[in-house]
Amino acid sequence: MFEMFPKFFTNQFPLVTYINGLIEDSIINVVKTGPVPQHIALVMDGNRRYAKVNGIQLRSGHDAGADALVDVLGCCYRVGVKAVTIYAFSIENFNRSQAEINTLLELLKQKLLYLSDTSHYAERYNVRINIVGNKDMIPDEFRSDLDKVEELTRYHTKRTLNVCFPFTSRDDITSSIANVANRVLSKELAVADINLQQVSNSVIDRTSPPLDILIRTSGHTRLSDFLTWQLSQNPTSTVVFTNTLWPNFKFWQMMWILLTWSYYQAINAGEICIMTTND
Ligand SMILES: CC(C)=CCC/C(C)=C/CC/C(C)=C/COP(=O)(O)OP(=O)(O)O
Repeated sequence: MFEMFPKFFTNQFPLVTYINGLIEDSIINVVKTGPVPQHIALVMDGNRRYAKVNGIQLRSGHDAGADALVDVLGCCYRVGVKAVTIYAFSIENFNRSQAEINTLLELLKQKLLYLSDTSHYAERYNVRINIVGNKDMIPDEFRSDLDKVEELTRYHTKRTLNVCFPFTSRDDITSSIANVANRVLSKELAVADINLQQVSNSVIDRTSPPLDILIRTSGHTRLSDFLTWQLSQNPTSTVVFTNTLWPNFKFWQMMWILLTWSYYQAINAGEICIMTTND
């Protein structure tokens, strides 16, 4: 569903690519006429199942997932989303086999270097890439490349990509509390002054707009310890669970969610809302 022209046609015939581009531009212009979310979070689930269903290597499933991410980021930034936060690597992912961890980390590094390259996303969309999470857990051999990604994009101010790696919300909230405790120890803050705002100021992506939509693909209807603080902070956040496996999640799936969200804003503002979509 939702594939206007199969990849075969868009790869083979330039005219089909051109028409596809025109249709996409028109849909984007339609979406822009309604309210547009300012901040979207993605739990990109289903890469391994995609590999299994399509009879390909696990690594190719993750590759397809990374390609889908590049497409989806383009959609978000084109409609005017200011910040995208992705669950790139959960602390729990360190429990996978060493071979899979290496595959994931290498892919993450390569894709982030690609995105931060000035000739690609960084310049086109003016995106600043922030690596957020428990940086102490990042293996040494990846640190310099990830620092480079942040350095290359630090002067971009229009849009943000927060890459949560390695991350869980409980870990994020725990470090935030430790941060507040250290400020109390150094007498910068009195115990009586500790409040929600002080903790909020230390959790990740505090500079991004409030979280509007969290999307989880592949049919699992749980949050898996992702952005629980941020979801509670915005009473109108929408959580979307879709059955589509992440590598199949592309332009049309994203546009459908954005249009539905626009409609929900009109009828349902004022409470956290859960939406589900099928393939
Ligand atoms: C640039 C950049 C940040 C690239 C990201 C690449 C990417 C898509 C990472 C997500 C990895 C991941 C653990 C996906 C979950 O699917 P799964 O492996 O748990 O699959 P399953 O749900 O079918 O088991």
